[in-house]
Amino acid sequence: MPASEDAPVILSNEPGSFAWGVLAKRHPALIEQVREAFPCGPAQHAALDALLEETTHGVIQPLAADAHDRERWAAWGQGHFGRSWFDVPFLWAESYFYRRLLGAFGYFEPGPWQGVDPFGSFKAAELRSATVDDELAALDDLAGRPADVQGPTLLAAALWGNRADLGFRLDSGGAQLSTGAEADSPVVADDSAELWSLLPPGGAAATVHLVADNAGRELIPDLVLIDHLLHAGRAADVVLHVKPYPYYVSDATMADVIDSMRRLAQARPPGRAAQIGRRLWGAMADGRLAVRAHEFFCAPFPYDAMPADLREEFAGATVTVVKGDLNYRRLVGDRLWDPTTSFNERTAYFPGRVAALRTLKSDVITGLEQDTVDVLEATGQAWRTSGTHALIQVGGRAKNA
Ligand SMILES: O=P(O)(O)OC[C@H]1O[C@](O)(CO)[C@@H](O)[C@@H]1O
Repeated sequence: MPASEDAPVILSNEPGSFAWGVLAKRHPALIEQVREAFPCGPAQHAALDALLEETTHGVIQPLAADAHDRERWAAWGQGHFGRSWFDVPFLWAESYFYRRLLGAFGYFEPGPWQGVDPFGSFKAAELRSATVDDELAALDDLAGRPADVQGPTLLAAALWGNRADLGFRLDSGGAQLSTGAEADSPVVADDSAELWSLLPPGGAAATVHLVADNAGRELIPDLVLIDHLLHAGRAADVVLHVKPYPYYVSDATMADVIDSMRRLAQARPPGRAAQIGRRLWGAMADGRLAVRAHEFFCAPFPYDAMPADLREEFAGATVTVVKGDLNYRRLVGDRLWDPTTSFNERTAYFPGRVAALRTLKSDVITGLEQDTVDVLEATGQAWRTSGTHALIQVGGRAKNA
């Protein structure tokens, strides 16, 4: 695979490929799940039927003439309308699919379904689960441990939370980050020491931006990590970026931030989790924690196309932590890179330091050592896409300045 800008943009038109499977199988299944989760009316069913037919056998249609964002998507989709969904960039097709699914559901139209999250019931079930109770209770054990254990454990929890698998427990594999020395480590790149070095306790007033990914069992450890950074004096301010509308099934919106903060604050029995929830509540009140929902987070483009206002925001950060697989694809570009392609070079356009925390759930990967790639390939496993492996990589502009 080429390492240069010539690396092919990922399309979905190769049967059997990961991207093809998402469009051909995952999206139709998702349409059915939404139908089953809600008492949809005839107009919604008809719109969902039409979307299913269009995405599997038809060509890409523009938004309806009266859609509030028709112009924006007309510009974003130039050259794609009228083509098969499988023949346009995978990143674009997935993003537009979620916009269209919300449209078919009635999310944007004035009426009773306006603002109803089609993925809300999945998110709520996850947040209510007893597993979350157990994981929150595990925070009590962690509270008594030294700071040099707490920080790395909470970072690992935020990392593995991307697999929707909280890792607060000290006895879980997720509590450790490998040094990268073990051949069979599930952590394929670990720049966590560099990340911590950017945020010394009691150091100069650091501002951390965290670009969230999934709600529920990922957002909770993200919020706990944010609390740790503020409480341990590693950050003076944190800006949390979420999606302006439901996206990629479980991506966090402001409503999900509120639900997760309540879940923490109302944890029973009221131990460490509740304390963290109350502290975050306070941090929101005094402005040390702010939430933003820029429209670009639902745009179908890599981050090198970010608008000037977002660029300016990230330029002011000590470090921007970017969570999850989709954000990684957008950060380095959704291309079939050679895995040894330099992560630093791929992120040199970023307006400040950036740290990616991600479990691997798509074909995109950069910044690996050749030895690591050889070991991973020799396993014969789907290490790029199965979510069993993870990475922490630090790059961005200042690194190369
Ligand atoms: O929630 P995450 O970590 O961004 O993962 C989303 C990933 O799921 C998929 O939508 C389908 O697997 C990928 O295309 C995408 O990168």
